[in-house]
Amino acid sequence: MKFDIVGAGALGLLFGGELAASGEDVVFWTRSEEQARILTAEGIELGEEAGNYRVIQPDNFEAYCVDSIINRSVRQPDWLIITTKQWHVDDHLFEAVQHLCGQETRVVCFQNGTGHVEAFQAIVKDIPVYAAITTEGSRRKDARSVVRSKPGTTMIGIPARHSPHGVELLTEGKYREGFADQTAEYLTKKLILAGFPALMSKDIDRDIYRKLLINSVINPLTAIWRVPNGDLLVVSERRKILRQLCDEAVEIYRANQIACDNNMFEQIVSVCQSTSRNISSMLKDVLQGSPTEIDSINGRLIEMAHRSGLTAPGHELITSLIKGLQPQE
Ligand SMILES: NC(=O)C1=CN([C@@H]2O[C@H](COP(=O)(O)OP(=O)(O)OC[C@H]3O[C@@H](n4cnc5c(N)ncnc54)[C@H](OP(=O)(O)O)[C@@H]3O)[C@@H](O)[C@H]2O)C=CC1
Ligand SMILES: CC(C)(CO)C(=O)C(=O)O
Repeated sequence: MKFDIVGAGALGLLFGGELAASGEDVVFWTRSEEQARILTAEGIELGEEAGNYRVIQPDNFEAYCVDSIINRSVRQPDWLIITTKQWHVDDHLFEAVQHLCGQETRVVCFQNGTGHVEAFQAIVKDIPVYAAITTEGSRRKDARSVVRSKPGTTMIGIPARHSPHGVELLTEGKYREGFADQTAEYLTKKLILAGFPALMSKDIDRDIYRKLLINSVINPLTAIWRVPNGDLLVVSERRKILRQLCDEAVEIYRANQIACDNNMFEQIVSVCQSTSRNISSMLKDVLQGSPTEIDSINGRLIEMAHRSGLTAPGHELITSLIKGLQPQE
């Protein structure tokens, strides 16, 4: 199966590298010429926290800079996997995605947060855009090396909200019952063969919004206090704020008729425990002086609050605190 990976960062190199190692036909599209050159010359180094690593040799995949797309005849992959950050989702990326997609291509977005799937769907029109929600944890060490810090599960599905394909599948009554989409089932099989526990979600919207709520509480607080996820639980004042932000988010979901489990606080605590040594993606971004995904995470909650006539004072405050840490506009 042909996989094109746009964004050879922590997740892109991990998924693309393992897919290539399992024999799939993988092309990486990098932001810089330099990274494409390094990958092509030296291959991908896939490591574990324990220090073991292996190299996926360059004859197992191809890598090109995304800017060279217009000068190439592209092959129209079966799957176009987008593993950029949220703040990379812009016209430049849309142009590349449009160029790479053929009639039979399916797009999969791995981003945290919300809003991007709809944006890609509007660009590729009739091509289905899937969301992947993963609890994998990976970090990139350099242009070609990535560490899989926490193996996790990857859920795949087409969001029903705002997606013509999702709505169609739901109306046919097939999607929630199981695996409407055979092609997507192939994807989960390929991911499993490549070493990623993966399944078709029966309700990807629920998974997306569950992850959004968890990220909206853990990510900014770890970035503000500069602590690993588990340390959010070790001080009672931190737990109190965790609880307040969680309750505020649950109220916003209820006001917007978004399905939400009754035990979201317990789920947040459990994620903090199971990823206790993780540096959250937002803390990583802040430490690197990069933009963060705050607008696509907490920003979405604030929009939802306003849409339903609520305010979100806790989420508004932490959003401003995070924005104050970001590089100047
Ligand atoms: N890492 C993780 O464990 C997890 C990440 N996620 C989500 O997945 C998404 C990706 O995260 P992550 O892999 O950590 O991010 P990274 O920052 O490691 O990777 C993003 C990559 O996208 C590249 N890029 C940016 N713009 C373009 C473009 N126009 N064309 C091609 N490539 C481009 C960047 O290139 P360059 O480096 O050259 O700027 C970078 O290599 C995020 O939304 C994150 O929230 C979700 C779950 C777990
Ligand atoms: C679940 C969590 C908080 C794990 O670190 C994450 O998704 C992130 O860091 O973005």
